[in-house]
Amino acid sequence: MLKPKLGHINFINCLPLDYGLTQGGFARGMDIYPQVPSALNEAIVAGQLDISPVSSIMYALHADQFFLLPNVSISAAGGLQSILLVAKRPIEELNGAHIALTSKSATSHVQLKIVLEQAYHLCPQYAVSALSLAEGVLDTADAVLFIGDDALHAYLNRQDGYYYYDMGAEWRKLTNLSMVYAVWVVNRKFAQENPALVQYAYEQVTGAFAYGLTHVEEAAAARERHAPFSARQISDYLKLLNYGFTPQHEEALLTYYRRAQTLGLLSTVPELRMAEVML
Ligand SMILES: C=C(O[C@@H]1C=C(C(=O)O)C=C[C@H]1O)C(=O)O
Repeated sequence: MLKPKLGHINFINCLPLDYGLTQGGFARGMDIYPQVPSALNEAIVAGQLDISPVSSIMYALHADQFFLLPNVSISAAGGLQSILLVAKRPIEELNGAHIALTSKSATSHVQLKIVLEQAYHLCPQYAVSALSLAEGVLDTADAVLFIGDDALHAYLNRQDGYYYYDMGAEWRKLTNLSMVYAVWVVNRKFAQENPALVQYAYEQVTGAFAYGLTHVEEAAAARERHAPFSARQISDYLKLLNYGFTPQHEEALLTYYRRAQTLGLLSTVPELRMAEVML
């Protein structure tokens, strides 16, 4: 039987889903491909995956190729610790600065550009970089944007002499809205040819989330053994995220797209077209 090829973000932000897939048994009947977001973005655009979480900006850039999976996202109402700008000087002094952007992301690159231009009226120079703090990214850049576990690690181990800016908190200050970082997309061709498999994958993903979110403490305790974070740090972090996709999330996402368009980072604001599944 054909199995849906499902992308999976291998960051702690997806621990509830991960726990549901692995411990709750919801991975059954699917082939799962764990990767960093930018790799998933590329893989589903290339048709190598059928369904995947992607950077939310990717849906807007390729809306004619995808449907959105209803009811799931990775979002935060404000500060979240894992979308983090680390700077050698205060943010107000970053005009013309060299800013390194993590190569694992896409959404946060645009979010940062919006915040720096619209809240701080700055015009820095950006370059994508795969380097970490330990590898000396700040030897050549004035600031660096991290996401996911790298950001969480930098946030939980803040060092004197650097300035730290939680971009979720900055976004909230600017827009008074939540931010939708990732959405789940379905390749349109796959959806048209395999509606029953889309329905199945939707039920497995939402079932896995529901299972994981009722077992967060166990999931955090299990992950503690393989991560440079304590169970408490993990569960405190996960409380800052939410995984729904309500009309409020849709409005926040469209606002993000409109602001990206204003900056010339997006040519059109797409309609949010959902995959047809029974909820
Ligand atoms: C909250 C996060 O959400 C994410 C941010 C993404 C991006 O910036 O492109 C993509 C997927 C998610 O992992 C995070 O990674 O910290």
